[in-house]
Amino acid sequence: MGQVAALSLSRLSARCWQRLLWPGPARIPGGLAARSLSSMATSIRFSPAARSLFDEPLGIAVQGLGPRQQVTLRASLRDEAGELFEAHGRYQAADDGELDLARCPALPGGSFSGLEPMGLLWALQPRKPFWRLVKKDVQTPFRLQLEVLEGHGDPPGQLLAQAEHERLFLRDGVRRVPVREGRIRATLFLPPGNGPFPGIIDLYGTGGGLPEYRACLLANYGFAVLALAFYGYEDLPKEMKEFHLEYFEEAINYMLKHTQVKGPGVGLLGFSKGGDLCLSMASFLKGITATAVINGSVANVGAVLRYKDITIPPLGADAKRIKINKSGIADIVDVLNNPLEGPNRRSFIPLEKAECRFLFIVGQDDHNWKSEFFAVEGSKHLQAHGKEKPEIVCYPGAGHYIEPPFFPMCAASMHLLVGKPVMWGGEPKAHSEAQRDAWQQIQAFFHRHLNGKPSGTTNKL
Ligand SMILES: CCCCCCCCCCCCCC(=O)SCCNC(=O)CCNC(=O)[C@H](O)C(C)(C)COP(=O)(O)OP(=O)(O)OC[C@H]1O[C@@H](n2cnc3c(N)ncnc32)[C@H](O)[C@@H]1OP(=O)(O)O
Repeated sequence: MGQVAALSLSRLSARCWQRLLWPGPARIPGGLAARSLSSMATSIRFSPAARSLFDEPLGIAVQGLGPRQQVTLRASLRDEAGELFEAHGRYQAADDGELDLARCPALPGGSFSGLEPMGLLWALQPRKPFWRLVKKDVQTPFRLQLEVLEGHGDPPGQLLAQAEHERLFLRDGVRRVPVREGRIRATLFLPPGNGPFPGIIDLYGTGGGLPEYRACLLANYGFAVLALAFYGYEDLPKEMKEFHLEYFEEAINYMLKHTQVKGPGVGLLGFSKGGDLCLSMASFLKGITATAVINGSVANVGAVLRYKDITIPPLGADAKRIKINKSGIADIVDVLNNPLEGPNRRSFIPLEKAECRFLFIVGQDDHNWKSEFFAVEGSKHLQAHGKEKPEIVCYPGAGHYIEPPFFPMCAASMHLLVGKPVMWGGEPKAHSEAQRDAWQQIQAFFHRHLNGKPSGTTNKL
Protein backbone atom coordinates (compact mmCIF):
# COMPACT_ATOMS: atom_id res chain seq x y z
CA MET A 1 0.00 0.00 0.00
CA GLY A 2 1.25 3.46 -0.78
CA GLN A 3 3.10 5.13 2.04
CA VAL A 4 0.61 7.95 2.04
CA ALA A 5 -2.33 5.55 2.17
CA ALA A 6 -0.65 3.59 4.99
CA LEU A 7 -0.12 6.83 6.90
CA SER A 8 -3.81 7.65 6.56
CA LEU A 9 -4.80 4.20 7.83
CA SER A 10 -2.24 3.99 10.63
CA ARG A 11 -3.41 7.35 12.04
CA LEU A 12 -7.05 6.38 11.58
CA SER A 13 -7.44 5.12 15.15
CA ALA A 14 -6.09 8.33 16.62
CA ARG A 15 -8.28 10.48 14.42
CA CYS A 16 -11.37 8.35 15.02
CA TRP A 17 -10.86 8.85 18.75
CA GLN A 18 -10.47 12.59 18.19
CA ARG A 19 -13.55 12.66 16.01
CA LEU A 20 -15.58 10.87 18.70
CA LEU A 21 -14.74 13.76 20.99
CA TRP A 22 -15.57 16.26 18.30
CA PRO A 23 -18.21 15.17 15.78
CA GLY A 24 -16.87 17.38 13.07
CA PRO A 25 -17.21 21.02 12.08
CA ALA A 26 -20.46 22.59 13.14
CA ARG A 27 -22.46 23.84 10.17
CA ILE A 28 -22.32 27.62 10.32
CA PRO A 29 -25.77 29.07 9.57
CA GLY A 30 -26.30 31.87 7.10
CA GLY A 31 -23.17 31.23 5.02
CA LEU A 32 -20.98 33.23 7.35
CA ALA A 33 -18.41 30.73 6.30
CA ALA A 34 -15.37 32.58 7.48
CA ARG A 35 -16.65 33.37 10.96
CA SER A 36 -14.96 30.98 13.32
CA LEU A 37 -16.78 29.29 16.19
CA SER A 38 -14.13 29.85 18.76
CA SER A 39 -13.25 31.13 22.16
CA MET A 40 -13.13 34.91 22.27
CA ALA A 41 -9.31 34.92 22.05
CA THR A 42 -8.37 32.81 19.04
CA SER A 43 -9.78 33.48 15.57
CA ILE A 44 -9.11 32.41 12.01
CA ARG A 45 -8.85 34.89 9.13
CA PHE A 46 -9.21 33.76 5.53
CA SER A 47 -8.39 36.06 2.65
CA PRO A 48 -10.64 36.19 0.66
CA ALA A 49 -12.94 35.82 3.66
CA ALA A 50 -15.81 33.53 2.80
CA ARG A 51 -15.08 31.94 -0.57
CA SER A 52 -12.50 31.75 -3.31
CA LEU A 53 -11.91 29.88 -6.55
CA PHE A 54 -10.31 26.47 -6.13
CA ASP A 55 -7.29 27.45 -8.25
CA GLU A 56 -6.69 30.71 -6.37
CA PRO A 57 -4.26 31.13 -3.46
CA LEU A 58 -5.98 31.48 -0.08
CA GLY A 59 -4.58 33.59 2.76
CA ILE A 60 -4.80 31.85 6.14
CA ALA A 61 -3.96 33.52 9.45
CA VAL A 62 -4.71 32.81 13.11
CA GLN A 63 -4.98 35.63 15.64
CA GLY A 64 -5.21 35.75 19.39
CA LEU A 65 -2.68 33.05 20.22
CA GLY A 66 -0.14 33.36 22.99
CA PRO A 67 3.38 34.57 22.16
CA ARG A 68 5.16 31.72 20.35
CA GLN A 69 2.29 29.36 21.18
CA GLN A 70 2.56 25.97 19.50
CA VAL A 71 -0.52 24.90 17.55
CA THR A 72 -1.57 22.37 14.94
CA LEU A 73 -3.67 23.54 12.00
CA ARG A 74 -5.83 20.77 10.54
CA ALA A 75 -7.57 21.18 7.18
CA SER A 76 -10.19 18.80 5.88
CA LEU A 77 -12.84 18.48 3.20
CA ARG A 78 -15.23 15.79 2.05
CA ASP A 79 -15.63 15.08 -1.65
CA GLU A 80 -18.99 14.36 -3.23
CA ALA A 81 -18.65 10.67 -2.43
CA GLY A 82 -18.28 11.64 1.23
CA GLU A 83 -14.62 10.65 1.32
CA LEU A 84 -12.51 12.64 3.77
CA PHE A 85 -9.31 14.43 2.75
CA GLU A 86 -7.07 15.81 5.52
CA ALA A 87 -3.80 17.64 6.05
CA HIS A 88 -2.20 19.18 9.10
CA GLY A 89 0.62 21.61 9.80
CA ARG A 90 2.58 22.21 12.98
CA TYR A 91 3.24 25.88 13.71
CA GLN A 92 4.53 28.27 16.34
CA ALA A 93 2.92 31.69 16.63
CA ALA A 94 5.00 34.86 16.43
CA ASP A 95 5.88 36.90 19.52
CA ASP A 96 2.67 38.91 19.08
CA GLY A 97 0.51 35.78 19.04
CA GLU A 98 -0.21 36.05 15.30
CA LEU A 99 0.28 33.15 12.89
CA ASP A 100 0.23 34.03 9.18
CA LEU A 101 0.94 31.08 6.90
CA ALA A 102 2.37 33.44 4.29
CA ARG A 103 5.17 34.35 6.70
CA CYS A 104 5.41 31.49 9.15
CA PRO A 105 6.99 28.16 8.13
CA ALA A 106 5.38 24.85 9.05
CA LEU A 107 7.57 22.84 11.42
CA PRO A 108 8.55 19.20 10.79
CA GLY A 109 6.07 16.49 11.74
CA GLY A 110 3.02 17.62 9.76
CA SER A 111 1.76 16.78 6.27
CA PHE A 112 4.32 19.31 4.96
CA SER A 113 7.01 21.61 6.30
CA GLY A 114 8.64 24.93 5.43
CA LEU A 115 7.08 28.15 4.20
CA GLU A 116 4.03 26.74 2.40
CA PRO A 117 1.05 29.16 2.55
CA MET A 118 -1.06 26.66 0.55
CA GLY A 119 0.36 23.49 2.10
CA LEU A 120 -2.88 22.71 3.95
CA LEU A 121 -4.60 22.40 0.57
CA TRP A 122 -2.09 20.77 -1.73
CA ALA A 123 -1.07 18.29 0.97
CA LEU A 124 -4.64 17.04 1.56
CA GLN A 125 -4.70 13.28 1.39
CA PRO A 126 -7.67 10.86 1.36
CA ARG A 127 -8.32 8.42 4.16
CA LYS A 128 -9.52 6.00 1.48
CA PRO A 129 -6.54 4.44 -0.27
CA PHE A 130 -6.20 4.97 -4.05
CA TRP A 131 -8.77 7.81 -4.02
CA ARG A 132 -8.36 11.00 -6.03
CA LEU A 133 -9.91 14.41 -5.43
CA VAL A 134 -12.25 15.11 -8.31
CA LYS A 135 -15.11 17.59 -8.55
CA LYS A 136 -18.14 16.15 -10.27
CA ASP A 137 -20.65 18.97 -9.68
CA VAL A 138 -18.85 22.21 -10.49
CA GLN A 139 -21.91 24.24 -9.44
CA THR A 140 -21.25 23.53 -5.79
CA PRO A 141 -18.11 24.34 -3.78
CA PHE A 142 -15.83 22.17 -1.76
CA ARG A 143 -16.27 23.18 1.90
CA LEU A 144 -12.85 23.49 3.46
CA GLN A 145 -12.82 23.05 7.24
CA LEU A 146 -9.95 24.49 9.27
CA GLU A 147 -9.29 23.73 12.94
CA VAL A 148 -6.69 25.27 15.25
CA LEU A 149 -5.64 22.77 17.91
CA GLU A 150 -3.45 23.28 20.96
CA GLY A 151 0.12 21.96 20.78
CA HIS A 152 1.82 19.49 18.46
CA GLY A 153 0.69 16.33 20.16
CA ASP A 154 -0.75 13.33 18.41
CA PRO A 155 -3.65 13.36 18.83
CA PRO A 156 -3.39 17.18 19.20
CA GLY A 157 -4.82 19.10 22.10
CA GLN A 158 -7.99 21.09 22.60
CA LEU A 159 -9.81 22.89 19.82
CA LEU A 160 -8.99 26.60 19.93
CA ALA A 161 -10.81 27.79 16.79
CA GLN A 162 -12.48 26.46 13.68
CA ALA A 163 -13.85 27.95 10.48
CA GLU A 164 -15.18 26.96 7.08
CA HIS A 165 -14.28 28.39 3.68
CA GLU A 166 -15.88 27.66 0.31
CA ARG A 167 -13.65 26.73 -2.62
CA LEU A 168 -15.64 27.45 -5.79
CA PHE A 169 -15.28 26.27 -9.38
CA LEU A 170 -17.47 28.75 -11.22
CA ARG A 171 -16.69 32.46 -11.13
CA ASP A 172 -19.82 34.68 -10.92
CA GLY A 173 -21.37 35.04 -14.36
CA VAL A 174 -19.67 32.05 -15.98
CA ARG A 175 -22.38 30.02 -17.69
CA ARG A 176 -22.58 26.22 -17.70
CA VAL A 177 -24.38 24.94 -20.84
CA PRO A 178 -25.01 21.20 -21.29
CA VAL A 179 -24.46 20.30 -24.96
CA ARG A 180 -26.41 17.44 -26.52
CA GLU A 181 -26.12 18.34 -30.19
CA GLY A 182 -25.87 15.54 -32.76
CA ARG A 183 -23.66 12.91 -31.15
CA ILE A 184 -21.83 15.43 -28.96
CA ARG A 185 -22.04 14.80 -25.21
CA ALA A 186 -20.36 17.77 -23.54
CA THR A 187 -20.66 20.82 -21.34
CA LEU A 188 -19.80 24.32 -22.59
CA PHE A 189 -18.55 26.94 -20.15
CA LEU A 190 -18.94 30.56 -21.30
CA PRO A 191 -17.45 33.64 -19.60
CA PRO A 192 -19.80 36.51 -18.75
CA GLY A 193 -20.79 38.74 -21.66
CA ASN A 194 -21.37 38.10 -25.35
CA GLY A 195 -17.83 37.44 -26.45
CA PRO A 196 -16.85 36.11 -28.83
CA PHE A 197 -14.35 34.23 -26.70
CA PRO A 198 -11.35 32.13 -27.72
CA GLY A 199 -12.59 28.54 -27.75
CA ILE A 200 -10.94 25.46 -26.22
CA ILE A 201 -11.99 21.81 -26.24
CA ASP A 202 -10.94 20.00 -23.06
CA LEU A 203 -10.38 16.22 -22.91
CA TYR A 204 -9.54 14.06 -19.92
CA GLY A 205 -8.23 10.55 -20.22
CA THR A 206 -9.12 6.94 -19.49
CA GLY A 207 -11.93 6.73 -17.00
CA GLY A 208 -14.88 7.87 -19.00
CA GLY A 209 -17.45 10.18 -17.57
CA LEU A 210 -17.41 13.92 -18.18
CA PRO A 211 -14.97 15.67 -15.86
CA GLU A 212 -15.88 19.38 -16.11
CA TYR A 213 -13.71 20.90 -13.42
CA ARG A 214 -10.65 21.86 -15.47
CA ALA A 215 -12.84 23.29 -18.24
CA CYS A 216 -14.86 25.48 -15.89
CA LEU A 217 -11.78 26.75 -14.05
CA LEU A 218 -10.27 27.68 -17.43
CA ALA A 219 -13.48 29.47 -18.50
CA ASN A 220 -13.04 31.72 -15.46
CA TYR A 221 -10.11 33.28 -17.38
CA GLY A 222 -12.07 34.34 -20.46
CA PHE A 223 -12.11 31.22 -22.59
CA ALA A 224 -15.16 29.41 -23.96
CA VAL A 225 -14.33 25.84 -22.93
CA LEU A 226 -16.08 22.66 -24.03
CA ALA A 227 -15.57 19.73 -21.68
CA LEU A 228 -16.04 16.79 -24.06
CA ALA A 229 -16.93 13.23 -23.07
CA PHE A 230 -15.85 10.53 -25.51
CA TYR A 231 -16.75 7.21 -23.86
CA GLY A 232 -18.34 5.77 -20.76
CA TYR A 233 -20.94 8.52 -20.63
CA GLU A 234 -24.67 8.46 -21.47
CA ASP A 235 -25.13 6.90 -24.91
CA LEU A 236 -21.46 7.10 -25.89
CA PRO A 237 -19.56 3.80 -26.28
CA LYS A 238 -19.26 2.09 -22.91
CA GLU A 239 -15.73 0.81 -23.52
CA MET A 240 -12.52 2.24 -24.92
CA LYS A 241 -12.41 0.00 -28.01
CA GLU A 242 -12.19 2.39 -30.95
CA PHE A 243 -12.61 6.10 -31.53
CA HIS A 244 -13.76 7.85 -34.68
CA LEU A 245 -12.37 11.32 -35.23
CA GLU A 246 -15.64 12.28 -36.92
CA TYR A 247 -17.12 12.55 -33.39
CA PHE A 248 -14.42 15.01 -32.38
CA GLU A 249 -14.83 16.83 -35.71
CA GLU A 250 -18.47 17.47 -34.76
CA ALA A 251 -17.26 19.07 -31.53
CA ILE A 252 -14.83 21.35 -33.39
CA ASN A 253 -17.53 22.39 -35.85
CA TYR A 254 -19.98 22.99 -33.00
CA MET A 255 -17.49 25.38 -31.40
CA LEU A 256 -16.60 27.20 -34.62
CA LYS A 257 -20.27 27.69 -35.46
CA HIS A 258 -21.05 29.05 -31.98
CA THR A 259 -21.70 32.82 -32.04
CA GLN A 260 -19.77 33.31 -28.80
CA VAL A 261 -16.66 31.43 -29.91
CA LYS A 262 -13.99 33.43 -31.70
CA GLY A 263 -12.50 31.89 -34.87
CA PRO A 264 -10.73 31.05 -37.04
CA GLY A 265 -9.64 28.08 -34.98
CA VAL A 266 -10.01 26.52 -31.55
CA GLY A 267 -7.55 25.31 -28.97
CA LEU A 268 -7.32 21.73 -27.73
CA LEU A 269 -6.32 20.76 -24.20
CA GLY A 270 -5.81 17.06 -23.57
CA PHE A 271 -4.58 15.10 -20.58
CA SER A 272 -3.20 11.57 -20.76
CA LYS A 273 -5.32 9.56 -23.24
CA GLY A 274 -7.07 12.85 -23.99
CA GLY A 275 -3.65 14.13 -25.02
CA ASP A 276 -3.06 11.68 -27.83
CA LEU A 277 -6.64 12.17 -28.98
CA CYS A 278 -5.93 15.91 -29.23
CA LEU A 279 -2.77 15.21 -31.21
CA SER A 280 -4.74 13.00 -33.62
CA MET A 281 -7.42 15.70 -33.93
CA ALA A 282 -4.75 18.29 -34.68
CA SER A 283 -3.18 15.99 -37.28
CA PHE A 284 -6.31 15.07 -39.23
CA LEU A 285 -8.94 17.72 -38.54
CA LYS A 286 -9.27 21.35 -39.59
CA GLY A 287 -9.99 24.41 -37.46
CA ILE A 288 -7.36 23.85 -34.77
CA THR A 289 -4.99 26.73 -33.96
CA ALA A 290 -3.24 25.54 -30.78
CA THR A 291 -2.92 22.18 -29.01
CA ALA A 292 -1.72 21.74 -25.43
CA VAL A 293 -1.02 18.24 -24.11
CA ILE A 294 -0.53 17.35 -20.45
CA ASN A 295 1.44 14.12 -20.05
CA GLY A 296 0.16 12.77 -23.33
CA SER A 297 1.49 10.18 -25.75
CA VAL A 298 2.60 10.93 -29.33
CA ALA A 299 1.36 7.45 -30.25
CA ASN A 300 -2.26 6.39 -30.32
CA VAL A 301 -2.86 4.28 -27.20
CA GLY A 302 -5.50 2.12 -25.65
CA ALA A 303 -7.97 1.93 -28.55
CA VAL A 304 -8.07 1.85 -32.37
CA LEU A 305 -8.36 5.29 -33.95
CA ARG A 306 -10.26 5.75 -37.20
CA TYR A 307 -10.86 8.69 -39.53
CA LYS A 308 -12.49 8.15 -42.94
CA ASP A 309 -10.41 5.33 -44.48
CA ILE A 310 -7.52 5.80 -42.07
CA THR A 311 -6.85 3.46 -39.15
CA ILE A 312 -4.18 3.98 -36.48
CA PRO A 313 -3.70 0.92 -34.26
CA PRO A 314 -3.10 1.33 -30.54
CA LEU A 315 0.52 1.10 -29.45
CA GLY A 316 1.40 -2.39 -28.28
CA ALA A 317 2.00 -3.10 -24.61
CA ASP A 318 3.45 -5.97 -22.62
CA ALA A 319 1.95 -6.73 -19.21
CA LYS A 320 5.15 -8.58 -18.34
CA ARG A 321 6.83 -5.19 -18.07
CA ILE A 322 4.52 -4.17 -15.20
CA LYS A 323 6.75 -3.75 -12.12
CA ILE A 324 5.62 -3.84 -8.52
CA ASN A 325 7.12 -1.05 -6.44
CA LYS A 326 8.24 -1.32 -2.83
CA SER A 327 4.76 -0.38 -1.63
CA GLY A 328 3.27 -3.26 -3.61
CA ILE A 329 1.64 -1.01 -6.21
CA ALA A 330 1.86 -1.64 -9.96
CA ASP A 331 4.25 0.56 -11.95
CA ILE A 332 3.29 0.57 -15.65
CA VAL A 333 5.80 3.17 -16.84
CA ASP A 334 7.53 0.59 -19.09
CA VAL A 335 4.44 -1.27 -20.29
CA LEU A 336 4.04 0.45 -23.66
CA ASN A 337 6.20 -0.52 -26.63
CA ASN A 338 8.53 2.01 -28.23
CA PRO A 339 6.60 3.80 -31.02
CA LEU A 340 9.85 4.40 -32.93
CA GLU A 341 10.53 0.71 -33.41
CA GLY A 342 9.30 -1.68 -36.10
CA PRO A 343 5.54 -2.21 -36.42
CA ASN A 344 4.92 0.05 -33.41
CA ARG A 345 5.65 2.98 -35.73
CA ARG A 346 2.14 2.51 -37.20
CA SER A 347 0.80 3.91 -33.95
CA PHE A 348 2.90 7.09 -34.12
CA ILE A 349 0.53 10.02 -34.74
CA PRO A 350 1.44 11.92 -37.97
CA LEU A 351 1.93 15.28 -36.22
CA GLU A 352 3.48 16.73 -39.38
CA LYS A 353 0.00 16.99 -40.87
CA ALA A 354 -1.06 19.44 -38.17
CA GLU A 355 -1.36 23.18 -38.89
CA CYS A 356 -1.28 24.32 -35.26
CA ARG A 357 1.16 25.27 -32.48
CA PHE A 358 1.95 22.74 -29.78
CA LEU A 359 2.65 22.90 -26.06
CA PHE A 360 3.77 19.77 -24.20
CA ILE A 361 3.45 19.85 -20.40
CA VAL A 362 5.61 17.06 -18.91
CA GLY A 363 5.80 15.59 -15.44
CA GLN A 364 9.31 14.18 -15.34
CA ASP A 365 8.33 11.66 -12.69
CA ASP A 366 5.27 10.48 -14.65
CA HIS A 367 4.86 6.73 -14.06
CA ASN A 368 1.89 6.20 -16.32
CA TRP A 369 4.25 6.37 -19.28
CA LYS A 370 7.36 8.18 -20.55
CA SER A 371 5.88 11.61 -21.12
CA GLU A 372 9.21 13.38 -21.58
CA PHE A 373 10.35 10.83 -24.17
CA PHE A 374 7.05 11.32 -26.03
CA ALA A 375 7.37 15.13 -25.99
CA VAL A 376 10.98 15.08 -27.19
CA GLU A 377 10.25 12.56 -29.96
CA GLY A 378 7.20 14.58 -30.99
CA SER A 379 9.39 17.66 -31.21
CA LYS A 380 12.01 15.84 -33.29
CA HIS A 381 9.30 14.51 -35.61
CA LEU A 382 7.81 17.95 -36.18
CA GLN A 383 11.19 19.57 -36.82
CA ALA A 384 12.24 16.72 -39.13
CA HIS A 385 9.22 17.65 -41.23
CA GLY A 386 10.08 21.33 -41.27
CA LYS A 387 7.47 22.30 -38.70
CA GLU A 388 7.78 24.78 -35.83
CA LYS A 389 9.48 23.44 -32.73
CA PRO A 390 6.81 22.88 -30.08
CA GLU A 391 6.99 24.38 -26.61
CA ILE A 392 7.98 21.77 -24.03
CA VAL A 393 7.79 22.55 -20.31
CA CYS A 394 9.19 19.82 -18.07
CA TYR A 395 8.62 19.64 -14.33
CA PRO A 396 11.03 17.63 -12.16
CA GLY A 397 9.25 15.65 -9.45
CA ALA A 398 5.82 15.99 -11.05
CA GLY A 399 3.80 12.84 -11.73
CA HIS A 400 1.07 11.95 -14.19
CA TYR A 401 -2.00 13.72 -12.82
CA ILE A 402 -1.03 17.34 -13.41
CA GLU A 403 -4.32 19.00 -12.49
CA PRO A 404 -5.29 22.66 -11.92
CA PRO A 405 -3.54 24.35 -8.98
CA PHE A 406 -4.00 23.09 -5.42
CA PHE A 407 -5.53 19.74 -6.38
CA PRO A 408 -3.74 17.34 -4.03
CA MET A 409 -1.39 14.97 -5.80
CA CYS A 410 -2.79 11.49 -6.35
CA ALA A 411 0.09 9.06 -5.76
CA ALA A 412 -1.83 5.98 -6.90
CA SER A 413 -5.35 5.02 -7.96
CA MET A 414 -7.29 2.54 -10.07
CA HIS A 415 -6.23 2.45 -13.70
CA LEU A 416 -9.36 1.37 -15.50
CA LEU A 417 -7.41 -0.03 -18.47
CA VAL A 418 -4.90 -1.96 -16.39
CA GLY A 419 -7.60 -3.11 -13.98
CA LYS A 420 -5.61 -2.44 -10.80
CA PRO A 421 -4.26 0.51 -8.85
CA VAL A 422 -1.12 1.96 -10.39
CA MET A 423 1.40 4.53 -9.14
CA TRP A 424 1.20 7.82 -11.01
CA GLY A 425 4.53 9.23 -9.75
CA GLY A 426 5.35 12.63 -8.36
CA GLU A 427 6.48 14.17 -5.10
CA PRO A 428 3.70 16.29 -3.54
CA LYS A 429 5.51 19.62 -3.14
CA ALA A 430 7.17 19.53 -6.57
CA HIS A 431 3.95 18.30 -8.14
CA SER A 432 2.01 21.18 -6.58
CA GLU A 433 4.51 23.73 -7.87
CA ALA A 434 4.28 22.14 -11.31
CA GLN A 435 0.49 22.44 -11.30
CA ARG A 436 0.67 26.17 -10.51
CA ASP A 437 3.22 26.90 -13.22
CA ALA A 438 1.62 24.62 -15.82
CA TRP A 439 -1.72 26.39 -15.34
CA GLN A 440 -0.09 29.73 -16.16
CA GLN A 441 1.79 28.25 -19.12
CA ILE A 442 -1.40 26.75 -20.58
CA GLN A 443 -3.35 30.00 -20.25
CA ALA A 444 -0.51 32.05 -21.72
CA PHE A 445 -0.16 29.58 -24.61
CA PHE A 446 -3.83 29.82 -25.51
CA HIS A 447 -3.99 33.60 -25.05
CA ARG A 448 -0.93 33.93 -27.28
CA HIS A 449 -2.22 31.76 -30.09
CA LEU A 450 -5.99 32.17 -29.85
CA ASN A 451 -6.01 35.83 -28.92
CA GLY A 452 -2.70 37.09 -30.23
CA LYS A 453 -1.90 38.35 -26.74
CA PRO A 454 1.72 38.51 -25.54
CA SER A 455 2.38 35.98 -22.86
CA GLY A 456 3.86 36.75 -19.47
CA THR A 457 5.74 33.47 -19.11
CA THR A 458 8.94 32.02 -20.52
CA ASN A 459 9.37 28.61 -22.06
CA LYS A 460 11.27 26.24 -19.72
CA LEU A 461 12.72 22.92 -20.76
C1 LIG B 1 -2.67 -4.97 -18.29
C2 LIG B 1 -1.56 -4.48 -19.28
C3 LIG B 1 -2.21 -3.70 -20.35
C4 LIG B 1 -2.01 -2.29 -19.99
C5 LIG B 1 -2.36 -1.45 -21.17
C6 LIG B 1 -2.03 -0.07 -20.82
C7 LIG B 1 -2.14 0.82 -22.02
C8 LIG B 1 -1.98 2.18 -21.58
C9 LIG B 1 -2.55 3.08 -22.59
C10 LIG B 1 -3.73 3.84 -22.05
C11 LIG B 1 -3.30 4.73 -20.95
C12 LIG B 1 -4.31 5.76 -20.73
C13 LIG B 1 -3.69 6.89 -19.96
C14 LIG B 1 -4.71 7.55 -19.09
O1 LIG B 1 -5.67 8.11 -19.57
S1 LIG B 1 -4.45 7.42 -17.43
C15 LIG B 1 -5.95 7.90 -16.68
C16 LIG B 1 -6.19 9.38 -16.74
N1 LIG B 1 -7.40 9.63 -15.99
C17 LIG B 1 -8.23 10.64 -16.27
O2 LIG B 1 -8.04 11.41 -17.17
C18 LIG B 1 -9.50 10.75 -15.44
C19 LIG B 1 -10.68 10.55 -16.39
N2 LIG B 1 -11.94 10.57 -15.75
C20 LIG B 1 -12.29 9.85 -14.68
O3 LIG B 1 -11.53 9.17 -14.03
C21 LIG B 1 -13.73 9.90 -14.36
O4 LIG B 1 -14.36 10.81 -15.23
C22 LIG B 1 -14.05 10.38 -12.95
C23 LIG B 1 -13.39 9.48 -11.96
C24 LIG B 1 -13.52 11.78 -12.84
C25 LIG B 1 -15.53 10.35 -12.73
O5 LIG B 1 -16.10 9.40 -13.64
P1 LIG B 1 -17.49 8.74 -13.32
O6 LIG B 1 -18.48 9.78 -12.96
O7 LIG B 1 -17.83 7.82 -14.43
O8 LIG B 1 -17.10 7.93 -12.00
P2 LIG B 1 -17.81 6.68 -11.36
O9 LIG B 1 -18.33 7.13 -10.04
O10 LIG B 1 -18.76 6.02 -12.31
O11 LIG B 1 -16.55 5.72 -11.12
C26 LIG B 1 -16.05 4.98 -12.18
C27 LIG B 1 -14.75 4.39 -11.65
O12 LIG B 1 -13.81 5.42 -11.53
C28 LIG B 1 -13.06 5.25 -10.33
N3 LIG B 1 -13.24 6.46 -9.55
C29 LIG B 1 -14.34 7.25 -9.51
N4 LIG B 1 -14.12 8.31 -8.72
C30 LIG B 1 -12.86 8.17 -8.24
C31 LIG B 1 -12.04 8.94 -7.37
N5 LIG B 1 -12.48 10.09 -6.87
N6 LIG B 1 -10.80 8.49 -7.10
C32 LIG B 1 -10.34 7.35 -7.62
N7 LIG B 1 -11.06 6.56 -8.45
C33 LIG B 1 -12.30 6.98 -8.77
C34 LIG B 1 -13.56 4.08 -9.60
O13 LIG B 1 -12.72 2.97 -9.86
C35 LIG B 1 -14.91 3.84 -10.24
O14 LIG B 1 -15.15 2.46 -10.38
P3 LIG B 1 -16.02 1.74 -9.23
O15 LIG B 1 -15.18 1.86 -7.98
O16 LIG B 1 -17.31 2.55 -9.15
O17 LIG B 1 -16.18 0.36 -9.73
